[in-house]
Order: sequence, then structure tokens, then C-alpha cells
Amino acid sequence: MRQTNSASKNNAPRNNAPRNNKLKPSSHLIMNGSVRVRVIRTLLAIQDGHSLSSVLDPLLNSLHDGDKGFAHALLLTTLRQWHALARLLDTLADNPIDEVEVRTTIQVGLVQLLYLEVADHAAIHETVEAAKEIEFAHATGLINAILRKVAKNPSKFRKKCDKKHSLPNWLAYQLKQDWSEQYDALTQGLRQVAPMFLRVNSAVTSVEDYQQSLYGAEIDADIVELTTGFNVANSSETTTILSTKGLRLHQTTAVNALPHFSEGIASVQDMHAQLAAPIINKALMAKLNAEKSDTENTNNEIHILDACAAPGGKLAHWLELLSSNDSSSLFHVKQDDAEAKPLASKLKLTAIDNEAPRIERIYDNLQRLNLKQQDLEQAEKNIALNVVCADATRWQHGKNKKAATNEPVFDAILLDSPCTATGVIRRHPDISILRTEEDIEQTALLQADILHNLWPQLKAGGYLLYVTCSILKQENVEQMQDFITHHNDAAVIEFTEACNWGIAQTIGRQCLPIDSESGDGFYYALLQKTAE
Ligand SMILES: C[S@@+](CC[C@H](N)C(=O)[O-])C[C@H]1O[C@@H](n2cnc3c(N)ncnc32)[C@H](O)[C@@H]1O
Repeated sequence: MRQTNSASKNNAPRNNAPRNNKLKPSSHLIMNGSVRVRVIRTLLAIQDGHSLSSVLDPLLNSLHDGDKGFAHALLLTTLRQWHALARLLDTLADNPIDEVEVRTTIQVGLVQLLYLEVADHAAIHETVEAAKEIEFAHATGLINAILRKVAKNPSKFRKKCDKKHSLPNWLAYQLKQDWSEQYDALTQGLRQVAPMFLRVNSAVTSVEDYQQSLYGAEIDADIVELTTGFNVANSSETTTILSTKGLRLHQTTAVNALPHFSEGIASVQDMHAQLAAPIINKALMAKLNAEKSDTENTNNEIHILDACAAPGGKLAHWLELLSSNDSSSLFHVKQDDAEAKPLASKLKLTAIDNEAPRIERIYDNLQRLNLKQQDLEQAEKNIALNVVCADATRWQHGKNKKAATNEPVFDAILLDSPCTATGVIRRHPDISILRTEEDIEQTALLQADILHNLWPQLKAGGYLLYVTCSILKQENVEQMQDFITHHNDAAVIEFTEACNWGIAQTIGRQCLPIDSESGDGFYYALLQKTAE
């Protein structure tokens, strides 16, 4: 039996911190036995270093439909309350409990009693039976005794459990350093269930019309409108204001219940994640507008980069904006202006990511949204999409071509950087088990390497939008401060007070997942390259 409760950092949730991929399949992933046994095994596999996203489907697929909801709630709630339950457990036993299997089983029992309102006798009996099935019958007396003690006064123990955060101490400490004012609300917010948001494909319909379709399907949703203001130095309009609308569902809903989901009319995407594509797109338009007034030359080919693109959520959003016929499109011309020309005659979009399996998910997403290359060609949008599997710390555009010039080629870069994903713990509560303190430093170094490699590939006057879903300053505002200190040709584009999202930082804005109705903990900073 293993004697520690510390998780390996290997194979941390996919889209984020650096990891090594040598993780062996966990022996705990054999899915048989009762629902509780399977949930306990899944939690043990997560403690072995497997991410929730890699073990959730095998768990749910192994169950009858009638059991899936309970298993899902049991697993996710145990993960959300994990560290608080572990602390409570330490106060309940006379002697320290070291065996991971026993601790995990008791935590699963506690969740049923304190958070899921499972009847006492069922919670205790079934959990003890699960312990027997997993072959540590030697601990059933202890498990039984602890659960009975809690069942006598659940509200007292629930209060105790809710009192502090449910994070590893190193992370709570760092959040206290970074966000002392927001600390209590933030750490409580991170244990809650995140709301479900939809992005509506603006190339196909409006948010208002899709809200009506949802009502028709008896799904209630509110329109959420985020306003962004930023000052573009060399644009004729100094302050750019843009509005981003999405939908927040009143209840989490299976995607196949959403009208026309399979036809690509809507996508599940956090509201704060929906800011990325409109901001970089608007900045790109500001650049092209500025150049247009300089040269009157609009017969131009634009090249843009999505630097860490998989599974393609923000890439698809950007393509939706580029494909729509409204003023967010570079190819749009006002109907009543015969003289007007589009801002771009042709657009090349390169998307890179270093994980081949995740790149497959880009193709799946684009297929559902009718945004594959053939779709773009049929729509006569003149957009050439190139998806590349490459390491953004080293990749150079055109490096493999004979005629490579090493000239900067990109007019705009979206860098949705790998990060510790501490801003999305509500959706991926396994992060609070899988991350280690060392990940912060390692991730910050990776981010700096990517920035360092991509920046020379951005044209003078071009924009780079740096995005993370982290709430740690080292990966965000401090990363940006360090970057501009070492890059004299980087100008910070300030977000103005018109922004109704996030907290202004010395560079960029930070969203915190405090409010149960708001989006995840994203960070945004917009940089422009000045003339060399
Ligand atoms: C935050 S996720 C991107 C999410 C994506 N932009 C979206 O909206 O769906 C970060 C991505 O960076 C990728 N990544 C991590 N290290 C990388 C590297 N060195 N080079 C390229 N991509 C990397 C990961 O595979 C992951 O897909």
C-alpha cells in the first residue's frame, strides 16, 4: 500500500502545465464493482496522476444510464471538496490515517453525508461495502466508526468543512499573496460549480435568436454582454469599444439537448474565454485600418497565428468572426459605400499546437462548426487555414521552406498560453490534486520561452494577445512585466474603464471566478510591436 497522499504531477489536465507523458495506465482504472467502488478507483487513478478528463468517460461509459448522474456528482463533489475533506478527516481519527485507499473511501463517504444528502444508512453501508470490495476489509471498522460519528451531527461537520478553502495549502498561500482582498471570496468560489455558457456562431445566427430557440426547447438562458475598451495608439479612433455577447444557461444541460448543436450553431465556451477572439480580431482590424489610411493599399494578404490552438475553441471563434458578414469581418464592406474596400483580400491563418491528439480535436470542432478549409472556400472567404503540430518554443514560420526569409510575417498573434489552469479549477477540480508548487515556476518558464520565440515573428505594428486561464500573478501580470522589460519594442495596449469584466492590473486585466454567475479566471494582456 502506498503511504502518501501526494499526487504525481504527470499528466496534469491536458491543456495546461508542462508534464511528461510517460504515465502508465493506472491499475485503478479497472471499472467493475459497485458505483462507489468505481468512483473510488477513479479518484485513486487521479491521485496516480491521471487527469479527470482522461478518466471521466471510462467511468461513465462503464455504468448504466441510471447510475451515471450519481457517479458524476459523487466524483466531482469529492474532488471539489477534496482538501477540506482531507483536513476534516485528520480531525476525526484518533491516529493518522496514511493509506490512500482508506482515506479516499472515507472522503467519498463524507461527501455523501455532508454534500449529497444521501440517506445515512445508505451512505455508510454502501461505502463500507465498497471498502470490502476493494479488498481492504481491515479498515471497515474504522470507516464505519468515522462515518457514523459524522452522521450524528452532519451540519456541525459541514460547517467545519466549509469554513476554510478546499485547496492545497501551497496554492491557498499563493492566492493570499496575490489576492489578499479577494482571498476569501476567491477560495470559496473555487469550490463551486461553474455556470454553463454558450457561444453563438455569429456567422449563422444572433445570440437573441438562439436564446429564443432555447426557450422553444424549454431551456432558460440569460444573455451576458461583456464590454471591452482599449486604446490603440495609431488608430483614428483612439478608444476601441467592443461588445461580446454569450448565453448563460440556468442549468447545466447536455449538449445534445441544445437545438441545432450538431450543426454548429452554438458551442460550449466559458464567457471569459469568449473575449479572446473578438479582442485580437478588433486589434487586427485597427492595424489594418491604420495601414489602409497610410497607403490606401487594400490588396493585401494578412497572416495571423493561433499559437496554442488545441482543441480549437478560440480558433473556431476567430474563424466565426472572420466568416460572418457583419462589421467584425475583415472582408466586410458597407453595402451603401461603393468606394469601400475590404480590409483584407486574403487571409492566412496558421494554428499550431504541440499535441497531436489534441489537434485531432481541432478538426472535430471545425467540422461540427462547418469551418473546415473546404467550408471556408465554399463560402468564398479567401481564408487559408493551416494547422501544424509543432512546439511553439522553437517553431519558426516558413522554416522548412527553401525561401524562408526570417522576416516577421504575422499581423496578429493569439497566444492562449499553456498555464497552471488555476482559473478553471471549478470545471477541472482535479487540478487542485494534480498541480504541485513546482509547476508554477516550470510553467512560467515555458510561457516565457513561447513568448520569446513568437515575438520576433510578429510584424511591426502587429498585435499579440496573451491569454491564460491562471489566477497566479507569476504567469500573468508578472510574466508580462518581465516580457516588456526585456523587449523595448513591446508597447502595452491598455484596457480602459469601459471594461465590465476583470480587475485592472498594471498590465492587462484579470478575471477571478468569484461570482457564481461569472466566467472563469482568465487573464488578458494586449501588446503591440512598435517599429524596429
Ligand atoms: C490553454 S490551451 C489552448 C486552448 C485553445 N486555445 C482553445 O481555445 O481551445 C494551451 C495549449 O497549449 C498547448 N501547448 C503546450 N505547450 C506547447 C508548446 N510548447 N507548443 C505548442 N503548444 C503547446 C497544449 O497542448 C494546449 O493545447
